[in-house]
Amino acid sequence: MIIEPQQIALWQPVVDKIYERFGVVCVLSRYCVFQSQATPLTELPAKYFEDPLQLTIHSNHIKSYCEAAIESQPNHDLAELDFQLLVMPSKQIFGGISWQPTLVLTEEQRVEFNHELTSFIEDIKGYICQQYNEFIADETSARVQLEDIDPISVQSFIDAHEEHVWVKDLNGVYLACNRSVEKAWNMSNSDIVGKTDEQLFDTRTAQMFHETDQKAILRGVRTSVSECESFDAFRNKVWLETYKAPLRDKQGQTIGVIGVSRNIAKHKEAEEQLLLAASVFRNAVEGVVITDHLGNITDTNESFTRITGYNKDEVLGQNPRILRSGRHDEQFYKKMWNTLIVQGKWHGEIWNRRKNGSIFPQAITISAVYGDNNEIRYFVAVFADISDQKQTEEKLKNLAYFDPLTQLPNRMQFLSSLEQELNHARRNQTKLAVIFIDVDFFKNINDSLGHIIGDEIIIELGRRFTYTLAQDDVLARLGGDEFVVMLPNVSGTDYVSSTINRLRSVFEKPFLVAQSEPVRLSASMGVSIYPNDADDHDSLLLNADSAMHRAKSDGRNNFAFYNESMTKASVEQLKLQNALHQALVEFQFELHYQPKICLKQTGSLGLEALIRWHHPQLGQVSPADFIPLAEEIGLIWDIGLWVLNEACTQGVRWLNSGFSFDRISVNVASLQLQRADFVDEVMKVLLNTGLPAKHLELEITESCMMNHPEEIINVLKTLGNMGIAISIDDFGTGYSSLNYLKKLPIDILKIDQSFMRDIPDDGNNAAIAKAIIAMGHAMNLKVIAEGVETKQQAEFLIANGCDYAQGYLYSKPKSADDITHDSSIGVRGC
Ligand SMILES: Nc1nc2c(ncn2[C@@H]2O[C@@H]3COP(=O)(O)O[C@H]4[C@@H](O)[C@H](n5cnc6c(=O)[nH]c(N)nc65)O[C@@H]4COP(=O)(O)O[C@H]3[C@H]2O)c(=O)[nH]1
Repeated sequence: MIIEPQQIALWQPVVDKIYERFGVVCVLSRYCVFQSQATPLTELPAKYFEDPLQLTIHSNHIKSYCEAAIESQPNHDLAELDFQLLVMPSKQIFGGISWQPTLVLTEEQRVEFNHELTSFIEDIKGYICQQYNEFIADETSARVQLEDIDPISVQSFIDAHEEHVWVKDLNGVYLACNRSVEKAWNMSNSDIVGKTDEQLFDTRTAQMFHETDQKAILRGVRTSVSECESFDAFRNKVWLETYKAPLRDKQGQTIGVIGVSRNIAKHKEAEEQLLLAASVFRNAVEGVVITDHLGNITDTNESFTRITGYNKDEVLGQNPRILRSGRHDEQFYKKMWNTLIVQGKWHGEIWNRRKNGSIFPQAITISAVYGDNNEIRYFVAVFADISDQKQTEEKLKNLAYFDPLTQLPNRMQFLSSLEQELNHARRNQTKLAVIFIDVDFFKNINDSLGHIIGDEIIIELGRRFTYTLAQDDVLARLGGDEFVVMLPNVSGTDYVSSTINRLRSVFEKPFLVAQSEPVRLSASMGVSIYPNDADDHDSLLLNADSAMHRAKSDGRNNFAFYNESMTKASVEQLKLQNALHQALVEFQFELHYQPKICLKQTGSLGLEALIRWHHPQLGQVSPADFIPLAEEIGLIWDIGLWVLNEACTQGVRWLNSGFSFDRISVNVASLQLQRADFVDEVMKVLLNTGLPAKHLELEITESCMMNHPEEIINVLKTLGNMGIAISIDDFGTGYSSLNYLKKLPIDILKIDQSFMRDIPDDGNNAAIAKAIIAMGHAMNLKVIAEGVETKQQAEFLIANGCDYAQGYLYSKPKSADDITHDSSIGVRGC
């Protein structure tokens, strides 16, 4: 049975009845699928459009079934298939039982629907035939009855309708119209009836009306002729939809045309909403997937394709399960579905797999869409690809827990790992070691070679440490040149020592850096052990740090195991630090002076100013203890200035009192020299005190040259040009670069007192001292030896041509008063 388009209007009541009885939607598939999808669908009553999405989806299904059928059976009679395909049952008819139409290829190679549907269709077929017959019979009897109806009753019948209703004969003369028409056209019934459109309207309108009358008459069926926006009597905007149908006499001859216009504003509004929704769906940046209540995909948007890589056609009818990444277990999905069914909504993050196999995270909201009977009809999932967001989160996490330079764990991450391992150690009563590593003099690398090279070395160091450690050991960078290692589950100190040896061995090979000589480094390491030295992570780290400082003060390139006295030492250090700040304010410092003796003639060359600190409680504190601390805490600049000022003031005092001396030497710390205003400050002091520059000598240590040597050379040159003498203190103990030495405007080399020890018995020291004297002279410098305590040492120095000496043999450092009154100190230049 094939329904022709002309018969659609005729069939309308039949379709309606089928809908009422079976709750099915009859779609004239032959036309909607193979000819024009739109035409037959718009012919259906409005109720079929209540859920147009469903209708569309169904029509898609039909299309794919038909295509499948055609493909599998090219010679199959499509007309036969036609009917089967145009029946789309709604769920209710199966009492909510889920029903999935499937095509079955029978033994006779026929394409059929599954049994359930086939019998259902047979059922409908029978019913439709019966309805059709009844309809034809009803229609015939209705026509007969209509003839008997009083025309006045027909008028009141049409007047009862809000729609505009009018009737014209074949000549276009109005036979009747209802009140709505009168109102809308603002004319009375008598003005209209008996007139033609030409008499009532302008020519263009009349012509248009006439044309549409003809269209309906020619087609012989009810025909939609226009949809237009207009205004009602109250100037409200309305949408009018006009249908025209031929008017037939008893013999079935067309004798005129009936017109009906109705306000479809609501329908338009819905259509508008629908268009809007469709546009949102199409253009959403988020991927959208719609599934039926069974979870079969019925639609997707373009973003879905962009994000997942799947085209719509590839996924239609599939379950979204195809996107699963395997990252979530069944429990996860179970929970998700439970929430979805119970609450109607689920929101969360899911890792899914794209078509190309890559896995990506998505933030997704799935909502259930309910039908009139509160049953779930669809699921709509809206999701966004949050790969970028996840990456940023990961980066932030990385920044929070990992050192960006070496990619090693940072302090935070280390402490958390340490905490975990400590818990483990507590439970299992095992031991754990923390090794604190600090690279010796690393600041000098940064200062002299720059931070980029410094960073390269740190990265390389991290790499080297990593290679030496076992898999379970944890290496972290705490910052700067500080690293820390945790050794979980250590059996004893032997294991720790062997690890330390391995860690130290990484320094055996020099670090090769661009555009510079290979750099040799060493490190100081400190160890603390759980449970012996501390039982919480902070204390373990602190104690390993204290041990490292001990290793450092023991001469660097060393390691030390923590002991309790170290904690005491750090406490002392802290006390000292606080006291040092007070010392300057409370004038607790004093200068002592030690004469420098001329070995070639009798007399003194000058005096070295040495700071003394007498603290009211701590007593006398050695400069060897507090000067390095002052350097560390940044007080050295203020202290240094105080010393310079004091020494120059005393020098002027002596000169004014007739106490002559060649030069007063003042120790200058490396950090002082690095200050840009150092030269200015020295000039200021000389100006303020009035000491002639030729009476001042500045003692700098070799290590000063390690940082920015070129700049230091310039500073020293300026000072030298002012007439100030420069001497190199502790010569031979540090960074001896002859290359720089020869460029320096220095006057004197000072042999470090460590080389004076046991001279002349100590062959090595004697050889070094001799070499320094010879080298100094070769460079046209004077040489002074410090720490001379014995006559033998003095004789050795004289025998080897040393110029000056300083030491207890001649005089201990003394107060200015004592120096002034010590007649043994015959001060004169030599
Ligand atoms: N065993 C022995 N020692 C001798 C002998 N002759 C002198 N000394 C000591 O050796 C140190 C020489 O000073 P330094 O090498 O510049 O070493 C100095 C210097 O580096 C630093 N220092 C002292 N005063 C100042 C200062 O005003 N500024 C700066 N920046 N550093 C200072 O503190 C260090 C220690 O100073 P002091 O304790 O005064 O120690 C002085 C001095 O008292 C001797 O025959 N035998």
